[in-house]
Amino acid sequence: MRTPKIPKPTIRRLAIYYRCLTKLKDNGVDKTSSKEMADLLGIKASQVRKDLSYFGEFGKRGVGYNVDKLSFKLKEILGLKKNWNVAIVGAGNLGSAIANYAGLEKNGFKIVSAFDVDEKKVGQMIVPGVTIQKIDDIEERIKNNNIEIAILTVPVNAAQEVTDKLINCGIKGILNFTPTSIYAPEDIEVEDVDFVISLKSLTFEIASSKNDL
Ligand SMILES: NC(=O)c1ccc[n+]([C@@H]2O[C@H](COP(=O)([O-])OP(=O)(O)OC[C@H]3O[C@@H](n4cnc5c(N)ncnc54)[C@H](O)[C@@H]3O)[C@@H](O)[C@H]2O)c1
Repeated sequence: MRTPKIPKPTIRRLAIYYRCLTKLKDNGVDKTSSKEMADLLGIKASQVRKDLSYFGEFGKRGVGYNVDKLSFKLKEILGLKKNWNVAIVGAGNLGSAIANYAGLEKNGFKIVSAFDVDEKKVGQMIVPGVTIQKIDDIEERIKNNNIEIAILTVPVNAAQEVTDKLINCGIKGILNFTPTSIYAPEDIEVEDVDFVISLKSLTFEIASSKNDL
């Protein structure tokens, strides 16, 4: 259940705060402050306080935050108290690379299925224990394996057609890596990831600092 007025950049930063707190915890730190977290992340302490304030009071003025408690709270807010079953749709270069990223399982995201249209790929293992399935079987498999998240890594021209299939399967969220906007009903969450957009943001920063735009 998400409070609608929370801005997307805040939600992204919450995930970054959670990662930062996990690191502090691993280093045996049990108290922190918005200033310490902000310094570690290269942002302003007021930003940390503002982002956290959407969810109530966490720390005490002058005392700071209990790392364990804040981390637990953020875990809850971010929906990470459970593990998520994830499907890769489009088991090509990117889909396979993502499926094999060890950080997914560490963070509670389990790749349980993969789908492709290419008969040569069907039947091969994408990760140990997960065989690539025919895209035609997607509906049955998504429903039977309690898969709530799909990672979309098909060619751009197949993006919407495959999205429509996912909508019919009752998927709850789509992480869209295709370089296009996909359309889904409001009750299905869509997140776009595109490193070329990030590169363009980087080149903007480089160009504007050089040319003083
Ligand atoms: N977001 C990013 O930062 C980023 C980075 C690299 C690539 N991409 C995009 O990711 C997508 C995949 O790139 P790639 O390099 O892995 O391509 P790829 O060709 O290696 O993989 C695409 C896979 O999708 C399969 N496929 C095609 N149509 C399908 C369908 N209807 N249903 C199911 N599977 C289908 C293909 O058989 C293939 O295995 C592309 O859209 C690409 O533009 C995004």
